[in-house]
Amino acid sequence: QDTDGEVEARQFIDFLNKEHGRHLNDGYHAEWAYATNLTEHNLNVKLNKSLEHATFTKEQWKELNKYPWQTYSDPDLRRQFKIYSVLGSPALEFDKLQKLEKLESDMESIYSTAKVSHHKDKNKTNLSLEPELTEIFIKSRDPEALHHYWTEFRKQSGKQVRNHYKQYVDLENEVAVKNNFTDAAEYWLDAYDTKDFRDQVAKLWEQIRPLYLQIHAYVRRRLHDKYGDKHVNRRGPIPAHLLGNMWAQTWNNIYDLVVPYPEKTKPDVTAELKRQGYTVNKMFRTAEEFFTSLNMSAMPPEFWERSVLEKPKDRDIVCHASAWDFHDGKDFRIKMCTRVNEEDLFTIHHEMGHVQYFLEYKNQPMAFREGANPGFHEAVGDTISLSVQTPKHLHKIGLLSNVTNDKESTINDLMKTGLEKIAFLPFGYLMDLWRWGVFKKEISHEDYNKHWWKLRHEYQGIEPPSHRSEDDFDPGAKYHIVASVPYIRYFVSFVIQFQFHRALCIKAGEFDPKNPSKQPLNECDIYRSKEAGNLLKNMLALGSSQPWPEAMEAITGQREMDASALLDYFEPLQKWLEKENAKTGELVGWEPTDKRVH
Ligand SMILES: C=C(C[SeH])C(=O)N1CCC[C@H]1C(=O)O
Ligand SMILES: [Zn+2]
Repeated sequence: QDTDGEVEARQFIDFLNKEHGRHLNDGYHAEWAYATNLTEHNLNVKLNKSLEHATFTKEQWKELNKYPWQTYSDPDLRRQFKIYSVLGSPALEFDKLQKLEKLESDMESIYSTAKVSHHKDKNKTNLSLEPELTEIFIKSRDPEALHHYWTEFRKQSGKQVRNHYKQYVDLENEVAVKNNFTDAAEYWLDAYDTKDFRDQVAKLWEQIRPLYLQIHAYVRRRLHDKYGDKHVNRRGPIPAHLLGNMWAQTWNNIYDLVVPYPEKTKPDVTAELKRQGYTVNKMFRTAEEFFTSLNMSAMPPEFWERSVLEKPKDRDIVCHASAWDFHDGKDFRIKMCTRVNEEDLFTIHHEMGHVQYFLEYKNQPMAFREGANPGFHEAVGDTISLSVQTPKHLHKIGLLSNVTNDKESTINDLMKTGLEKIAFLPFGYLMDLWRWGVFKKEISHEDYNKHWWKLRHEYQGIEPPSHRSEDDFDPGAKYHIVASVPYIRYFVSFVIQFQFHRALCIKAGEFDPKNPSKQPLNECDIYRSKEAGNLLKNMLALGSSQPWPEAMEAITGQREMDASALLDYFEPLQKWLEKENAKTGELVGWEPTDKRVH
């Protein structure tokens, strides 16, 4: 029963939700215009628009503070007030706010437009990260070429933004302090609303680390087989440029070098996509059809009319893939420089997973149109991809001619998935370990790069291909650092997506926890299961209206993050790796690097 004043408070929140939605829609149009056409004009429009909205937000925030909302009896109303009570960056004086947003836009633009020279043909100087360098890291097995592109990209990206970043850190911390947080690390972590969140994450990593050490030791040995002592020290860290990815964050692209049973290798999905003449549109339609098979939503007409799904030839854009909610209940888009390859097929599912979340919570009040926590938002599409990537499913959709279900094939399949999911976890963790340290002034700007490589060595067991210096700024060669996108959300996602997958597989009748060997979890495909789809939809529809343990319970029956789903999934691979590494006498772990960061 309402306390007095609660009725007007509800009217105020309704007004705020409507106005906030209008401003967000307006602001996202300006952001989209800039992200899809990086001109000075579009940047200025975006910055001015954001200043206009900051003015409105600040006025309404002052109004909001007049309401004794902590005393209200309606939990929904209290929760909406709580969310709006954090003013965010408009708490800065507006000249500083403009400076912060200009720094972020400039860093993102420098990253997105970085170009490097060809490693042989010095006349070719216009290779971009996407698609050229990304495809080189997928395909090239030439250490010299990879070293060139690894170093040149960092010279044209990270190195260029080292001073921007120092200023950004101070301003981001000022935003935090003006919002009554001790520093930007605490401000960013507020999104999880969990007091011992960092301890929980540290514990998850400790549980998973033994498995990581095993796959690291095995991959290092196979890279040593391929590249020899000249490039790989079998007891040392793995050189970062040899792992199939510009940031060594996922290793699935070197599967062909490390496949446990080559005689059982399956045909490459990329080759099959190309052989069948898949277009980018057909890749998106394939992903959409998986979701509709679950009784989830098709993409609305605006999605197909307004998304940018391929890199334009006539202008610079931010190629890093992203999904956009224009907060009007109708306009949802993806921006992606898609190529026809296996990796992009899964990224498409990842991005479409974001849009599914947008669609499911579009009738929530504006305050609740977020994920239960940011990790949930990143986990939706990946959870679906765990079904899509199974040989059983790829066969169903005609991307794999035949399926062999024997022990060797299972190990091969688990290795392929492990090269993405297990390899990623230390990177997903250290990205914000570094930033939390920087925001907390535990890492001074004189040590930015030294500390980055200390964490890369300690958690990932990798090293740069050659010496680095403090003139370099290698964290700035990663999108999320220059675009100020928090990253622990991906670590959370890579753990909870296995909890979601297990729950949906049980619901779909594809996995029985009481008899796990009857239907191995890594063969589960929830395709066409409306029961699984409804279970997922009901969780997504909550948006951020409940604390995330409620959403976790709604889908899995548990209330906490739990690494056991991931560890159970990879258990056969872990056993195989332990035996294999013992057989070849691998050092599990790594010795110090001989590469200096001075
Ligand atoms: C695909 C996206 C857009 Se939300 C992304 O940034 N991801 C997805 C996996 C990790 C992270 C990355 O690329 O670093
Ligand atoms: Zn994402």
